[in-house]
Amino acid sequence: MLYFLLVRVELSLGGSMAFFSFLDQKKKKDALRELAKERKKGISAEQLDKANREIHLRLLQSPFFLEAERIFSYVSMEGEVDTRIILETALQMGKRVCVPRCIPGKEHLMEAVEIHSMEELIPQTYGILEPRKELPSSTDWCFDLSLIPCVMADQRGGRLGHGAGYYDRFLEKSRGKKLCLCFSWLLYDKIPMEKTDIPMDALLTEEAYFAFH
Ligand SMILES: Nc1nc2c(c(=O)[nH]1)N(C=O)[C@@H](CNc1ccc(C(=O)N[C@@H](CCC(=O)O)C(=O)O)cc1)CN2
Ligand SMILES: Nc1ncnc2c1ncn2[C@@H]1O[C@H](COP(=O)(O)OP(=O)(O)OP(=O)(O)O)[C@@H](O)[C@H]1O
Repeated sequence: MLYFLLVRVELSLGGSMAFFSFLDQKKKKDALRELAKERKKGISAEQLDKANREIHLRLLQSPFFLEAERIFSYVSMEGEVDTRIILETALQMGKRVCVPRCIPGKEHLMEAVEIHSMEELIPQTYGILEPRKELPSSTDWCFDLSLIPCVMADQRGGRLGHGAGYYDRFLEKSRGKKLCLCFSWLLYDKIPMEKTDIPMDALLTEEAYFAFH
């Protein structure tokens, strides 16, 4: 309840981090996840659809997508930038495409699995599509382009996920350009970053592209 109230005050202050300075990192992150939920409530299906289409257009025309031979991408769940068309286009273009598969257990680890068709994906935890168990995991974790989901992101490479650390652990070992896909209404001034948080190389929204390195 307290954090819900803080989020409301934070909203009315226009997203500055100053109000949160006395809270510890985890609580700040949890409050931002609540803020993201609040912001999503104000978005219509039409706005979501339009923003998704604009992000797809920007990404699919970009040199870093066109030139990438090996792509890693999340398979989107509700509320995230939709990656289905991106994955289908990459497969049609003959690119090598890997998507994540969670390894069962408390370690919160993911592996990259190469797919050749969307039919190779089946719903797993939270309804997220993942490669079937029979498909081998990739031994090569070097990607020309990795598309990373977020709950919120900032314009300095900061990224907030669901708090399980799956992506931070994965990105510690993978290589290549890390591009976060984010709707502009989920941007925040400064996401609190911990030692284990891996910064993004670039950010794409329906309004702009930001490169950080
Ligand atoms: N598309 C996608 N795949 C992904 C992730 C992701 O963020 N996006 N993950 C990145 O970690 C991992 C899955 N982990 C997840 C952890 C929590 C929630 C989630 O929606 N949590 C809800 C609470 C759900 C509940 O209580 O039932 C929430 O945060 O509101 C989703 C994915 C691996 N695959
Ligand atoms: N490489 C790592 N090794 C050990 N612990 C880690 C690592 N990365 C993250 N963690 C831990 O995992 C927990 C969740 O981290 P955090 O809140 O930053 O996740 P997130 O970035 O929101 O989620 P995700 O990475 O799944 O999108 C934290 O307790 C963090 O310390």
